[in-house]
Amino acid sequence: MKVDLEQTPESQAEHLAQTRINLAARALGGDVLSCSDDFFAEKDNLLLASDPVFLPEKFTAYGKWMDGWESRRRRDGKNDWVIIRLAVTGSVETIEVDTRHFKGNAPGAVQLEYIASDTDPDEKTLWQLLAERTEVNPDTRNLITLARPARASHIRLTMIPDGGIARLRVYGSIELESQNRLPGEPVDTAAIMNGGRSVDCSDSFFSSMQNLLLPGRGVDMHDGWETRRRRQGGHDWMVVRLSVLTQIKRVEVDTLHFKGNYPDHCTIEACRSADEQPDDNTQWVTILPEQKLHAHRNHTFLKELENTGQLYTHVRLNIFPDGGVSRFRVIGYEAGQL
Ligand SMILES: NC(=O)NC(NC(N)=O)C(=O)[O-]
Repeated sequence: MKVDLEQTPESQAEHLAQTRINLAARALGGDVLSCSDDFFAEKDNLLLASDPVFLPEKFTAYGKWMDGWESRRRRDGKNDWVIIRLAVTGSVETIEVDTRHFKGNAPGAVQLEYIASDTDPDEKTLWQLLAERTEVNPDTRNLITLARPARASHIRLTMIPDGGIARLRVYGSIELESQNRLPGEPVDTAAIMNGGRSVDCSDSFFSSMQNLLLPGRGVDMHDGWETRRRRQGGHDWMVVRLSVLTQIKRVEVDTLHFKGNYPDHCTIEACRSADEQPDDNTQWVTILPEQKLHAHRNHTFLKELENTGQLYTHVRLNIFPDGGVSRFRVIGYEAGQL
């Protein structure tokens, strides 16, 4: 997935959504804690995974139904705000303030603040500035890139002065927290919650490669990675950057919900690379030779693994020829932990 240098705000936002981790994602455990006012449209909509829609005919008892968070028109000179608890304390890099479909009712500007705390904020909490007053456009996926990443657990978004925002996405990175593990306990270093991240794939026509690394099992077929039907030969693949240098002991390939479209078989390779995304010169080593896959089930590969004595930074899942996989787990030991 190459970055298009002529990117529009829309394609830039889409690229972030495909390649970065949204620390506020509800699928990871992000939540909306409170807000000053959500008279027209509920605060919880801010974290919906779906793209916002506009239904011209749909009205509620309060006014126009809107797919987002929307407050009343303020007449008191104050501002509206909402507080988000991130799924995990992480390093925040870019915030997307998506005002799609809010045309005559978007805020003029927003301000963002943060804290890094194990407990939820209260009235006495001292918030720190993340991004000072920034103008936002109506009906746009506004991207606010921070000058410096900030470690945050909670975000306060202020609309100046009022209005509606469809979605909020907080892009950043997660680090593996070793203190949460017992000594000698293996860990899934591909899991998003442990700092793993999908960095590249051949195709993600139906659903995102990041879904493969989400917690728990997939809720439906969309909650996985699915490619289009291949007509020109070849095969599909995706690359995960593990959170730490890992000695791999077990891998899992879960085809849950993929019944008429699971891949016929798979192989897995691994490499060691200092780059975020390994290039064409990377030496990949096969760690799992060809294995038959089956519909709608989790496959655990333990004894079938090869070259497991080495330490790896990246893993490539090859699926033949195409299809869908719900989850992918890479369980092993962090270098120096054995
Ligand atoms: N047509 C509207 O959207 N009006 C109002 N908003 C809603 N949701 O009804 C407003 O005042 O912003």
